[in-house]
Amino acid sequence: MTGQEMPLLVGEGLHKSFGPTRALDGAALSVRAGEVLAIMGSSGSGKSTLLHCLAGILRPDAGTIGYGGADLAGMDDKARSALRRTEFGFVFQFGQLVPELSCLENVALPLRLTGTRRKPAEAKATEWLARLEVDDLAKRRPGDVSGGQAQRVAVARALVTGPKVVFADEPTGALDTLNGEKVMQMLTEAAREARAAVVLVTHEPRVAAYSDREVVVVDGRTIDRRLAA
Ligand SMILES: Nc1ncnc2c1ncn2[C@@H]1O[C@H](COP(=O)(O)OP(=O)(O)OP(=O)(O)O)[C@@H](O)[C@H]1O
Repeated sequence: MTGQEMPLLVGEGLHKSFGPTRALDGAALSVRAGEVLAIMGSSGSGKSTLLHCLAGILRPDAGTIGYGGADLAGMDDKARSALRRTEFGFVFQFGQLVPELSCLENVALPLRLTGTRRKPAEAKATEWLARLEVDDLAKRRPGDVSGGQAQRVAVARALVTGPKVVFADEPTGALDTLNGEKVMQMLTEAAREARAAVVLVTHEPRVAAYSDREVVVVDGRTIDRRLAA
């Protein structure tokens, strides 16, 4: 098996309820190293809950999440958050940049949180801002840039630590079509170059078209796109 084919993250038998609402009901999903995987499905089907479980943000009620020989589902909060900082990157729909920090400081932040000193962290952040073609925004605050520019800064921030997996939940949900396409193009290109896998939640086929593979979530269960068609 090549690195591209090997499963990197494997969720099996995932269940998660919020009170009486069954959000996940036996979902299973595997992500291979370097692949771009789209999670699709209608509103309320359980897509975000699945992404949050796989990323170690939420703990499933039952099931396993294998990553690097460990079970994320069995780890305590501290261990899961350490893993998130070092191995994963995140892009959400909006609001994830720290408003008080400049765009450069925002991108440098994940490195600072893992102990990198300010100068090298900011040098690396500058490289990533340039890679996403937003280096001219380095000194501006997130509130002073457009939605599309802010998402490119967010993509730079997600990739700056060299994560193995980038989790993106509706990353273009707040953007117009043109800006959405640009962000998707840049996210998938940069992730492929960095050999990071991308787990992307979207309900838009146009966005899912950037993926290598699609799975559909229906009532908390996952169905391979080819079988759902
Ligand atoms: N924190 C929560 N508290 C209570 N119910 C929740 C919570 N998070 C999700 N749910 C419920 O779980 C179900 C699945 O939600 P989830 O957000 O995973 O769906 P989704 O497919 O991502 O939806 P959308 O496309 O609308 O974002 C929904 O019925 C939702 O209302």
